Amino acid sequence: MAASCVAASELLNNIKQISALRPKASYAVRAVSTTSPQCHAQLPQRARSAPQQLVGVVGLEIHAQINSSTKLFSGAPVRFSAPPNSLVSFFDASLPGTLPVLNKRCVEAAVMTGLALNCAVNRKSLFDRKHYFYADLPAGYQITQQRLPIAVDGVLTYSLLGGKKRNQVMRKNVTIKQIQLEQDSGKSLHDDVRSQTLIDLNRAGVGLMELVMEPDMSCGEEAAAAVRELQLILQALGTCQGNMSEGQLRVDANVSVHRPGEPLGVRTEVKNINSIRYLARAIDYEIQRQIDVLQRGGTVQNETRAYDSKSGETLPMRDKEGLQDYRFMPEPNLPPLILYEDDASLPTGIDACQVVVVQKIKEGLPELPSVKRDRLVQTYGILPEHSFTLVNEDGLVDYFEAVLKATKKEPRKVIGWVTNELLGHLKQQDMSVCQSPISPSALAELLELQETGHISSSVAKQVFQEMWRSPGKTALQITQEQDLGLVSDTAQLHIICQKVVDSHPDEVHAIRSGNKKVLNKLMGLVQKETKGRADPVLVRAILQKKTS
Ligand SMILES: Nc1ncnc2c1ncn2[C@@H]1O[C@H](COP(=O)(O)OP(=O)(O)OP(=O)(O)O)[C@@H](O)[C@H]1O
Ligand SMILES: [Mg+2]
Ligand SMILES: [Mg+2]
Repeated sequence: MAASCVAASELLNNIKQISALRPKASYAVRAVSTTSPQCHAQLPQRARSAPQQLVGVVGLEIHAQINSSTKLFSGAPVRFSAPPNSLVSFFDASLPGTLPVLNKRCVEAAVMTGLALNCAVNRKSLFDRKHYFYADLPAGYQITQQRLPIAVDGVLTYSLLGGKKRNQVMRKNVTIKQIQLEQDSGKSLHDDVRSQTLIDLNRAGVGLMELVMEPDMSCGEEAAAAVRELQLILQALGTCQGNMSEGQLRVDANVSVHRPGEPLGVRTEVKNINSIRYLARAIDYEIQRQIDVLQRGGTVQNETRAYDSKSGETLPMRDKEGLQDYRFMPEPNLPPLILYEDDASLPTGIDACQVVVVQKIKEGLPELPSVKRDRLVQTYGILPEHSFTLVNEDGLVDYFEAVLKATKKEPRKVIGWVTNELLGHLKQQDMSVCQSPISPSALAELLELQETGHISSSVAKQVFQEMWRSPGKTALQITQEQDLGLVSDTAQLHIICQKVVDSHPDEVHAIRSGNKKVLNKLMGLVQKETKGRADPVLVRAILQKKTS
């Protein structure tokens, strides 16, 4: 391998101090609200065809850092948050005489991703140099695939929850124009106090897959759902860890507005988006901003804008490439990248370990999120929207299946506890599933108490709240300490039911005149008296007798 690692101290001594060249990213996190233009796809048919309505058009460019132990063209390690300039080979620092050596793992990851996104994987692709001058790109060019990328013409199918109650799963497609392999740049670190910029080359040369999507989306919500699906696919494949806040997945949103049926409008490109929530907000803000500009009689400029998560606005960064000439040219130090269909198509004398065979990668593709959702629906009889929630929330499928293993309760009865009770509590406190104070086995114990008739369903919810507040206490302990067990003493229930019947003559009259639903109100009153502990089957039977 042509490139080797330079000692960290050596490079640290040589860190260039330069004046700030790039605008700084603003990563402060604060909830902001933005105007939220309606999704074109969700507009009623009449509004959609109304000629005067301006609608948003969104196309994403996504840079996914390839999950590989070494860089794309050098043997330097890839690691997040290592000391600055400790993971830099001579090649990454562009020392004269160094040559790129293509990392097979990165090629395999791009092929795998292309196959999972239904792309045509090119048996031959080419590398090119794209020139631009930034301090964090020491060669003065990036090696990318401009003329012939590794994969083209794919499709990403994603789903949105729509309808009045947001419980209808709506499937949508976005076309993947291409996936290209390219190098990441280094990082400029801005030191405000000393008013200088330092360069960290640890990221320089890390393998990226740039996924370019066609402008098939129309609002922030659609883009957010598509990126979430892509993130789940990449994580299932293991080709990218997909953490947006750590920059492993970086999304640039191209946004324009137009009237349906007319040519697309001028686009702006929004950068600095480091979470899916901010992506949706940035896009909706930008669509609304462009609509306002046009409605005031102005024109939209073709420019790059940065999203400021503090204010929830997009702000101009610099003019777009109209002014920039990348001077693309073929990379002379890398031959065409050739892939082989299967072992039979390997030319004689070629070692199968040295090349990438597409068929082998196809055979090794893991279960993708959409297949997982279908499997969950079929195996457990749950609704599609529930499978959607389970798969989209990190760790929730495992949690759900762990609860099922420890209880005899039917999956269809467990699912509500997991997607409403548990997830509701987690969301309220901005916690992830792995941070839940209630473990799957603790929840299973609670559900068993309910299933075996020891506690009523309303008491089970009270116990759940108490378990959330006092981690470590079991459902049984709480039930015993607070005397929440089911009251099945018929004599005692008779007395309570009689009291309720005597004090509600109008309701009793209504039931006797045929309005049987009113019985539920009386049942509710009995439960109120017993703090939800009365055995509902017994109470119903007693009340029916008393009101017949
Ligand atoms: N009118 C438009 N409105 C919204 N998005 C658009 C529009 N036209 C093109 N796009 C999107 O812009 C992106 C163009 O990406 P591409 O990589 O081809 O070019 P680029 O942005 O000029 O290059 P660079 O990689 O240097 O940013 C695509 O995601 C495409 O879907
Ligand atoms: Mg691009
Ligand atoms: Mg772009």
